[in-house]
Amino acid sequence: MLIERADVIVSSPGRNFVTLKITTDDGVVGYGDGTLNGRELAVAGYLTDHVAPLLAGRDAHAIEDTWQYLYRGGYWRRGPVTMAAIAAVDTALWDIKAKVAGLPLYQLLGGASRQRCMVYGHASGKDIPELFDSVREHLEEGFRAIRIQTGVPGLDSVYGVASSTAASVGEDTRYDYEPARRSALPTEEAWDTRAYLRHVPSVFEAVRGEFGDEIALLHDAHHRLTPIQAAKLGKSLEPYDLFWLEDVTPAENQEALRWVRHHTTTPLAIGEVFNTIWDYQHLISEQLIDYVRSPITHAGGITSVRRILDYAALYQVKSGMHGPTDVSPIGLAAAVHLGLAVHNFGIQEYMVHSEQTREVFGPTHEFAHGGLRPSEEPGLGIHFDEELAAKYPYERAYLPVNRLLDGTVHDW
Ligand SMILES: O=C(O)[C@@H](O)[C@@H](O)[C@H](O)[C@H](O)CO
Repeated sequence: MLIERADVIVSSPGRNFVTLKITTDDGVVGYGDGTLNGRELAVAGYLTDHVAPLLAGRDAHAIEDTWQYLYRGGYWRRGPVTMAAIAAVDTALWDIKAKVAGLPLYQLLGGASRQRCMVYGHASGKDIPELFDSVREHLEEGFRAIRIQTGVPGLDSVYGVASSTAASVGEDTRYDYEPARRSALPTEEAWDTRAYLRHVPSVFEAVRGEFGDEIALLHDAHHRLTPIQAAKLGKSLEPYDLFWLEDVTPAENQEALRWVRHHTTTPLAIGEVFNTIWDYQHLISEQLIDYVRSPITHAGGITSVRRILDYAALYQVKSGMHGPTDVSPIGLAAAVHLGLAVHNFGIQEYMVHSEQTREVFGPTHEFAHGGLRPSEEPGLGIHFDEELAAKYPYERAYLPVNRLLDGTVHDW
């Protein structure tokens, strides 16, 4: 079975997505996600101009060989654009292989290791009453693990707080945060680390006081702290028993996590901006983290994320794949199949996509009892509606830029 063609579809049903459609010579179609928030057209161009011409005529079943061909064969390695493009190809080929086998993808990855993949949703609020409301809403929907993000007194707009942005995508995602704004230039936000560090522990104290100890709580510091600030935050949150504290320091300096680790027993998660196993090599072998965050969409696809997770399993490090709405329902479906199969699954991030997005992608995975489970249909379980997708052309959008109160550009 040979690959006949590969087509790139950029569409914006609620937000921008990059989808790769691979068609084989006997008419089997597979889909992959290559969405890179705010830099979508770079991946689309990489795929259209440099990858699609290489795929025609290749054996559609030779997934590992195609992965190595695109990774090693390109000479210029790694990086989010390259690895998102490889991910799109890899995911589409797995979709095809599973469809040909007549099996849901997770069966090809070893079969189910659990009944469903526990997910966490995003609760947020500019203040405590609004946050409680959001947590309650998530509990009513059946979430058992919830990420907590709040406004900080004195700051107008804070990462992760839905009400602080005009970019949210619909009533059904009232508390879900979509940071990319459709605009010609990025918006700018102001940040004050000391105000944040003073405020966050009191928020977790309030949430535990109101909702008790059972619910799993998570928090994302979004790469904004120095090692010593991160260590302080981890220590101050210990009484509230977090499931994880995410992205405490900028991801480039991995040594920073050694300092954080030595000061706190709060579990650490990192990696949504990593894209290869090499980014995790020392963090995992030296047991400096507890969860790996790479999504299939940004880290080279199912083939390479599986490799990262198998390596992580040697050190009791678990999966915690990135799953905001900028990972398309294809990327999410792939994550749920892989998460169901691997032994060291930890948790899956789950932001509910907008109605428009769901109509275009037609995902079939099911949310119940606080977790996601793929459908039993062959492949990924995606019904992509190309005609509908064509009605939503790309719209320029950027993630925000962050500045300290004195105007210095800071990590966002
Ligand atoms: O944990 C997360 O989901 C995030 O950090 C994302 O919301 C991230 O900000 C976006 O994916 C950026 O596109």
